[in-house]
Amino acid sequence: MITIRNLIYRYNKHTVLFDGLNLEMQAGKIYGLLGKNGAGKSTLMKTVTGLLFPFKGTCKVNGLQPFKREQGFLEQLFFIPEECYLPSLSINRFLAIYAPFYPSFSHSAYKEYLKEFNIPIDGNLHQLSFGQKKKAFIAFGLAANTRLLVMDEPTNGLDIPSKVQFRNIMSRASRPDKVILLSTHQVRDLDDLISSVIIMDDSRILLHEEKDRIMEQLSFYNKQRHIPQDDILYEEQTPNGLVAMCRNPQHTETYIDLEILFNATLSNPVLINSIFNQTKPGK
Ligand SMILES: Nc1ncnc2c1ncn2[C@@H]1O[C@H](COP(=O)(O)OP(=O)(O)OP(=O)(O)O)[C@@H](O)[C@H]1O
Repeated sequence: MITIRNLIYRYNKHTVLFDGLNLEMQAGKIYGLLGKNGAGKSTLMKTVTGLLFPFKGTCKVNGLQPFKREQGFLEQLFFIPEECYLPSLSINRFLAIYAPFYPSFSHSAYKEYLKEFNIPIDGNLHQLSFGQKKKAFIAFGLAANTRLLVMDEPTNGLDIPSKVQFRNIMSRASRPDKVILLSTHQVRDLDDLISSVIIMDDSRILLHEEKDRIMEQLSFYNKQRHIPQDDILYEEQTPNGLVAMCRNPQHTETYIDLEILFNATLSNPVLINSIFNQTKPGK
């Protein structure tokens, strides 16, 4: 549904940011985009949402080129940036003005999400705190029912109960014809939600794998247990002790530690990719 081919993007003549980026995302999935500061996540999200123009190469969403900003594209896109600046309107007025732009907008779902986030429907947007504004906008974005939903750091600014509410709401947001792309530094906030992991560094995609395949090929253990040295791909001292990421020849199901996977991939992307390439279907 999203196809990026040989994408070249540069902010200025001297710095090429994406130098032939390729990426595919399919409907029905929730993609978690992980990367350090400056890795290129926001630039990728802005390209996919049509806020930046590719210098060369193509980016297509459902066959349309985002930068053309055609109606058929815009009415199926909702982008929630990290910081939401909302107009000084009542929630009802905001709804009356902006909901008609989205043909599949669900007023009942919007009310339900607001209720779940404890935001009064008869309130004013300018009277809400930063976190409440963000929740009101997330509720609107989900109720818009677009085929592409992009969220930049959605849990930033949310308190602990709101993060739980967010996860509950998001777990019902997936649809077979919808792509959800989330970027985050707070991997533990979103790790249960995402179905596919994209790790970026230095404007390149280092790893792009389904969580099911990660679970099949890798296992994560606290190193109190005995693990054959040859199976260990990466290990790291954490506050809870030494954690090891290992080959998983027996396909034992363990909890995926996304932080460890992220650090392991950044430290040796070739090795981590080789694990998946050796076992690609058809090999
Ligand atoms: N408007 C701009 N002009 C020039 N360079 C830019 C501009 N915006 C971003 N960059 C550069 O592009 C690179 C990627 O930035 P980007 O904002 O995409 O990273 P990010 O992964 O979203 O980072 P963060 O996690 O800090 O939000 C960085 O090196 C950044 O300095």
